[in-house]
Amino acid sequence: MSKLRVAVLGAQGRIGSEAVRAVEAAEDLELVAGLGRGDKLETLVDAGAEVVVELTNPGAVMGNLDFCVRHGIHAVVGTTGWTDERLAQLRTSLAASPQVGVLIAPNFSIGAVLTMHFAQQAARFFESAEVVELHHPNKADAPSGTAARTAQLIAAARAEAGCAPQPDATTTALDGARGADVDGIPVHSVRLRGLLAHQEVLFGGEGETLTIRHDSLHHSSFMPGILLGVRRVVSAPGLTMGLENFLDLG
Ligand SMILES: NC(=O)c1ccc[n+]([C@@H]2O[C@H](COP(=O)([O-])OP(=O)(O)OC[C@H]3O[C@@H](n4cnc5c(N)ncnc54)[C@H](O)[C@@H]3O)[C@@H](O)[C@H]2O)c1
Ligand SMILES: O=C(O)C1=N[C@H](C(=O)O)CCC1
Repeated sequence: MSKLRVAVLGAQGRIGSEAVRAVEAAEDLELVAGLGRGDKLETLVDAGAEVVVELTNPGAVMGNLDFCVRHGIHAVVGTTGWTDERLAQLRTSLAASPQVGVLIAPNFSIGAVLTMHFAQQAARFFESAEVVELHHPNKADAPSGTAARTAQLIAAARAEAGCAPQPDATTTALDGARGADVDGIPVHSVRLRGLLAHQEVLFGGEGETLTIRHDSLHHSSFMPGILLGVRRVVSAPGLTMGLENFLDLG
């Protein structure tokens, strides 16, 4: 059986370099290119890449994806910083190349995907919900893509269940003291040396709290999700939002 031809963008980065090793070690995949800042995207075409793993930064991802989609190359995207406008732009370019699949995964680690799933399930049972994400200080964006997605899922689950807006009697606060507001959910970002990627989802109700916590302790935690995404995206045309779509979560 022929191997799936994979390229990594951001190949010298923290997660990209780990992804290069993971693809090289997978028997059914062949690493055909590993590109960094300043490398020509045409290399992807010359190398015959079928799937690109995009792990660069929010400033580069849109141009890279536009190139991939126009050239019929599927993409697995870990880069964060997604907005509704960016998603709309990507959907437009995908509409012109309907055979291409793009997976955007705010988090590739199975534990983080489960955290989001559990948070979505818990949301309607608790009056209060807040998200605290904690990352290494080299991270470019805040809040994390995972925290933003978690808050959106909680808000959507609450809206679907007809839950009342969450209580908050704060009338005076220092800027930022109550965190960023993502769809009505406060999201707090910590940047600390020694950390990698961590998240707590805090729920509060009558006389009880529930905390769901996840810790990525090494970049290896993201690799099974990246490899799963690579293998599945080739048969999933259009935009897939979240790795959970490729997992049987019930
Ligand atoms: N989804 C996930 O599970 C997950 C996990 C970890 C990191 N991330 C995200 O992945 C991205 C990268 O994170 P990181 O910690 O590895 O950052 P990093 O800064 O270590 O690596 C990014 C790399 O991309 C390179 N780069 C920049 N522009 C480029 C371009 N146009 N083409 C090719 N390469 C380019 C940089 O030179 C750098 O080597 C961030 O957005 C981060 O939030 C996602
Ligand atoms: O290290 C990072 O940067 C990470 N980014 C993702 C996010 O923003 O959620 C996933 C976790 C690691």
